[in-house]
Amino acid sequence: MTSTQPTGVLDVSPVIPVVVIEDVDTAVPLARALASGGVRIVEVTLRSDAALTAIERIATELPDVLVGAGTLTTPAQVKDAVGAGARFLVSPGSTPTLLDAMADTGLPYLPGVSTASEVLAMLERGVTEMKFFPAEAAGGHPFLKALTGPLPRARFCPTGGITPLNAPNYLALPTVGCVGGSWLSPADAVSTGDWTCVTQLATQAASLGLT
Ligand SMILES: O=C(O)C(=O)C[C@H](O)[C@H](O)COP(=O)(O)O
Repeated sequence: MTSTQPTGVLDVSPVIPVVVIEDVDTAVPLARALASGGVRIVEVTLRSDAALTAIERIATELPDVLVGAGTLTTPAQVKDAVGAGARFLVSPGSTPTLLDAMADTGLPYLPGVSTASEVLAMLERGVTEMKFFPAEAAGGHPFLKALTGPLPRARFCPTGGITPLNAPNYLALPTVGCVGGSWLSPADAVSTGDWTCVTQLATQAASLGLT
């Protein structure tokens, strides 16, 4: 089946912060701190009980921040994420069932891929923007670079093992729109409410890829 994927999520910021929210009261201050540093996008992983409420609060209180849901592995989670107000969807891998569920929402979505055949399967469906996961473990930027020649139409958000040090290698590739990573929201800073630290990390991230 062929689907048309709403695109553009890769072009909001050089980095999509991937966050795990344990305490729902940290969600809005965290997203606000990221935005203060120039990063107006955040992927809240559905790995905690607080995730859906966190998405709901960010969507309601910070309309200028593009809030998405990550770690989606089932159609039921896709439905819950949309109900909470997620504006984009991210999955670590891609199955036909999950892809259909994400496509049916009409929202932008980034399905996870880590092989040439998975990228081809996405392109066959009309999906051109994907998450390359787990980026470092699956071959890193040399792997993505090797795909550029045969598969130039696919665009990626590499995620998994990305740091401020290796991010520029990915961002230099023509097929990489942005990278994803958890380093902008250190657990210590979030639990102690050190939003200055988060804003500093976001400011640094927002300038990645600029030359
Ligand atoms: O849960 C998901 O769907 C994920 O996206 C897993 C991510 O790769 C990490 O949450 C971010 O990876 P690190 O930046 O290496 O911490």
